[in-house]
Amino acid sequence: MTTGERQDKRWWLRWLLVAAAAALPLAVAVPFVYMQAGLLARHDARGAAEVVMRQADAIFAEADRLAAEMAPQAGKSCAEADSTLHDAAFQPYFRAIVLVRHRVLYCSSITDAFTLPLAQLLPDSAVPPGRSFHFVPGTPMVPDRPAVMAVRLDAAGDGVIVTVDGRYLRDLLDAVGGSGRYRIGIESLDGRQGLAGRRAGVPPPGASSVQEVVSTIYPFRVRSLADAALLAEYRKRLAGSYAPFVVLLALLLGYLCHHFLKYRFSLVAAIRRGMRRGEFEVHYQPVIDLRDGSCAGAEALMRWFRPGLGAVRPDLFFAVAESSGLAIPLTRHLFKLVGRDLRRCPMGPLFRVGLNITASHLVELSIVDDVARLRKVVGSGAADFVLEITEREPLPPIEQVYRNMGVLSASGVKLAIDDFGTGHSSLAYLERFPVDYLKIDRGFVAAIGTDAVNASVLEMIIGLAARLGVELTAEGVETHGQRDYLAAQGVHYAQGFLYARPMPIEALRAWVDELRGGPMPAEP
Ligand SMILES: Nc1nc2c(ncn2[C@@H]2O[C@H](COP(=O)(O)O[C@H]3[C@@H](O)[C@H](n4cnc5c(=O)[nH]c(N)nc54)O[C@@H]3COP(=O)(O)O)[C@@H](O)[C@H]2O)c(=O)[nH]1
Repeated sequence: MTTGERQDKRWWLRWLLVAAAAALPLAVAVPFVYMQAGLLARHDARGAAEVVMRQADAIFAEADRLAAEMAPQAGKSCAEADSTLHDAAFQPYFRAIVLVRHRVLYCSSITDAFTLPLAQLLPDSAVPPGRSFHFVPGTPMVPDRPAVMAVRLDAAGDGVIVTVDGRYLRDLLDAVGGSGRYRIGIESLDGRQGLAGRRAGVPPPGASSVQEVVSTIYPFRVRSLADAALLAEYRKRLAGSYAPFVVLLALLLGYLCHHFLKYRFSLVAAIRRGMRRGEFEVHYQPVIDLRDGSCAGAEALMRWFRPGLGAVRPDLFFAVAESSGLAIPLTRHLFKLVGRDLRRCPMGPLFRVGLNITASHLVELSIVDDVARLRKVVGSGAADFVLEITEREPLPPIEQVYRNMGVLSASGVKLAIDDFGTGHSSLAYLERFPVDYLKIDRGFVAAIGTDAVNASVLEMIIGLAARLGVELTAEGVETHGQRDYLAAQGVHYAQGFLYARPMPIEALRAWVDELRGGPMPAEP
């Protein structure tokens, strides 16, 4: 860590930002892993439900087929139907085939003749004439083993019941449920009867993670729910496969952030050092009175020459200064340098020197003292001052700002809005704050002679200033055509490369003297 950085009280902020950047991939990865694990688990649970449904459909179809095949036996005596029933029941899945007469069970492939009202097995209301399918917890012969029944009854209550052993389905549910990976079950469409694996019941409906598959042929549905253990397994697996990328990304982001901040923080430290070591200078760009071609003043523009690195662009170092709380110290440094320049090279009491200040400075009571100190340093006859407020930062309409503006105006300092028209609050500024000048941004000046929208905005700004009685300075005037247009429109002042580039104070002094004694420079 350099001395400058150590001096920077906000080093902890830098490390906090580095940590935040490094933590970012983790912050994104964790919810992503959770989401993806949920999706995979749901997808698997649905797949499991579909497998069960296909198998159940096949068993139901087989039972239905057998019931249709045995239906002609209904009404026959048990002795007559006995051998057919026995033969038919010797097929996979089936437990028994029972004949029904007038809604009474009277002959079974297992027990031969017996009597049991159908209502004792299934409620009457659940067994309409025609085909129906039922899940039962047990049958009279095997009361503790669930079964599925395919029933065929005619209107008189004669028919056949084919009983499928519930174990097949239960085994299937257990096998697909994969040692507790899913809670899976099958139930009738009315939800009254159902069959689940041995470990848990049919998952309840409603929850978004519960997958439901409805048979398109038979009146049942399968519901499945991925177990928490399966979710945890997926999370672990995904986390394991993403971990190397997340760690790499975290390192990369942390490194990049560290580098960027190091550059920024070292730039902040370098600005401070530069002020101490006298690396800053001020150059002045003349402002011309378009009415008579005289030099009405100049804009003071900071220049930073870093030893070994050369000139640093002011928009770059001012952006860093503004975002790191250095704008006011840097502006004070500007005032100091301008004071020193004007003491060395007084420009005259009517010569207006424009000083760029930030909104954050105008909010501070100290601006009044800072300007007063500058004026005291240069003395009354060296120059006059215009404070140029940019729209880069919003200027809050608070009491302190009005008070500062009032005190500064009363002391003879002029106020200008810089780069007028580029911010989003230009008109609001005009309404709220008493200013003497508007500086038209060079983007609008460049549009002169074109049919770009900016050309119309320029006309509007000129009209507005005329109505409000505010003087205008056009920035970035580069051609005679722009100058002539602006002069014809009644714009009062202009600055730009047409007249001169920013220059040191001695060069300005010489430039002004030459202008006063001779003609305007020709177009470059
Ligand atoms: N708060 C402060 N801001 C400052 C200070 N010094 C400079 N700045 C801001 O930095 C930005 C870039 O400034 P700079 O590189 O100095 O450029 C100025 C002129 O050189 C340039 N200019 C002038 N005439 C022309 C022209 O005809 N064509 C053209 N392409 N460029 C021209 O414009 C810049 C002046 O702009 P403005 O301030 O809007 O009048 C700039 O935003 C400065 O404000 C400082 O001390 N304090």
